[in-house]
This record gives sequence, C-alpha cells and structure tokens, in this order.
Amino acid sequence: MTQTIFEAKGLSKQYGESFALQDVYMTIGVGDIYGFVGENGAGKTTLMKIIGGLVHPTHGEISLFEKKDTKAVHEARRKVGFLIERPALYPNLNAKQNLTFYCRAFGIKDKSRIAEVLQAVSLADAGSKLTSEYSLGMKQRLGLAIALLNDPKFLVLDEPINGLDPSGIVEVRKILEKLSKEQGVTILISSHILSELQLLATQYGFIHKGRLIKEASAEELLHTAETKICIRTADPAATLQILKSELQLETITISEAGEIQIPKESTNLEELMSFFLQRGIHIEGINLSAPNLENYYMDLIAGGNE
Ligand SMILES: Nc1ncnc2c1ncn2[C@@H]1O[C@H](COP(=O)(O)OP(=O)(O)OP(=O)(O)O)[C@@H](O)[C@H]1O
Repeated sequence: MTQTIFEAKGLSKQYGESFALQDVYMTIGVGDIYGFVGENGAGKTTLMKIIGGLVHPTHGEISLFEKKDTKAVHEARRKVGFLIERPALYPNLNAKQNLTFYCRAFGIKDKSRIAEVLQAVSLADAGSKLTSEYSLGMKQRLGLAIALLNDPKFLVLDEPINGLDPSGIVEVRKILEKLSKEQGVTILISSHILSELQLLATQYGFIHKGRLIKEASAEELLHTAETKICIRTADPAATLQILKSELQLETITISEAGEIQIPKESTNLEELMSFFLQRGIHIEGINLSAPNLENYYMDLIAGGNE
C-alpha cells in the first residue's frame, strides 16, 4: 500500500546564480494536510510547480505516489489536483461552462463531475452565474472545483485563502476538512495566514531562502513552541529596545500583529510590570499566548538567521 504521496530528495532549482530551491528533502504521507510555510520568495510555488511538472528541477529527484521515473510521475499527476496562483477563468462564461472547458482540457468525459464539484465547493446554486460576477471567494472556490474535477487523491494548493474575507476563509477550510476526513484526500497547502493554517494542518514544512529547514507534526510543534508574554504598546520598536538594553532580554521579538513577545521562561511577569510602571511606559495590553504556529515559525526563522 502507498505510504508516501510525495517525496523530494536533494531537490534544487537554480535560476542563473540564485537558488529558488536548494537541496530540499521533503516527505508528504498519505492523508496528511501538509502546511507549507515560508516568507515571500522562499520557494513554495517553485516546489509546487515542480510537482505539477511546470518547472523542471536542476538537481535531485521527486517521487509521486511512490513513482520515480519520469513517465510514471507524469502518469501519477493525473491523480493530483492543482490550484497554483489564481485560477484562470473565462469571465464571459458561467461556472458550469468554465468547468466544461476544463473537463475537455483534462480529457474528462464524465460531465456529471461538474455538478459534483460545484456541490463540493458550495457553488451548486451559482453554476449558471457569469464568473465575472463572482466574488474573489467564489472564484477561489471555483478554482478549487477545477482542481477537484479529476477526483484527485492529492491536492496542491498555493495560497488558496489569500485575499479572502473571513467568511470566505472559513468556507475554504470547511471544504478542505471535508475532503480530508470523508475522502482521505492528501493536501499540500501554502499560506501566510498562520493562525488559519494551524486550524487545518497535521504536518508542517518550513522553507527559508530555498531550504527546507524543518518538518514537524502538529503535535510536535505545539509541544515545542513556547508560551509567550505578549505586550501591546504605542511604540513597540522603542519599548523593545528599552527591554533589550535594560533587562538584557535577548529572545524578544515583535509579532506580525505588532505585539512585543517575550518567552515566558525568560522573565517574570510581576517584575516586568513593575519595570513598566517605574519607567512610565504605558502598556495598552498584556496577555499570555498559547504555543502556536506563528511563535514557532518566528523562533525558527530567528534561529536560522543567527
Ligand atoms: N521564472 C523565474 N525566473 C527567475 N527567478 C524565479 C523564477 N520563478 C521564481 N523565481 C525566484 O525563485 C524564488 C522563489 O520563488 P517562489 O515563487 O517559489 O517563492 P514563494 O515561496 O512561492 O513566494 P510567495 O510567497 O511570494 O509566493 C524567488 O526569489 C523568485 O524570485
């Protein structure tokens, strides 16, 4: 029985002098929801395009459904659904007509799939609507429907929730959870919205400057990530400098949300509060954050940059 859906061994992609991917080893197991995390330009899309056969690696090898040779990998791609970057939709056609176009392009003869995939992405009632009239969330869901046309066992999704509003994000999450739970679809998904990714992923791969610096399970991540003291001030950068220089707090960062974060173990909350009082630094809010993906990632990157 197949255990591994995708594997990369020593995978590199070079553009001129620079590496989009460098010596990447990565394993995606059957049933995983693999959260692919990295900053802009880290190499996520390049790896996904290699899976799709859109980009050819400079070095290394991949296996797909445990198939390694070029022809077998090409065949195995029939069992993969892709949503890479924005879906290409014809605005003057409705959703069903767009799906009919993709059925032809993919060589899918069974047109009953169109109603099924529209149902799967909760667009059954909007199948006759022109896609030019679709919201961004609907377009992304239709992109997902296209990726589902071939009844894939493996879905490769490049930032599928990027730019969606909160209800659109929840909608996509529910669709993916259902595909995973009910059909056992394996999913590779990249996203910059780490709080959302954390609600879905069972495994993670962290990529930094083209190198896969860490793979971890969701349990391992929550076990390893630290509890942080999170502080909101009017001027986080200035407060950070004061804390660094006067309390010698080294492992102190500012989160994406602009909060100062200090590992709970490295200081004492009461001492910290009295320090702020003595110095007359106004604190807008202070709380403890549970271990989470963002903390883990920020610590990992900080370590990698040293
Ligand atoms: N066709 C290309 N020619 C030259 N350089 C490229 C090409 N495609 C990608 N790159 C470079 O490879 C690196 C990795 O890009 P990639 O798109 O894979 O990153 P990413 O992690 O998907 O980023 P983002 O989160 O912004 O989508 C970047 O430095 C990018 O500029």
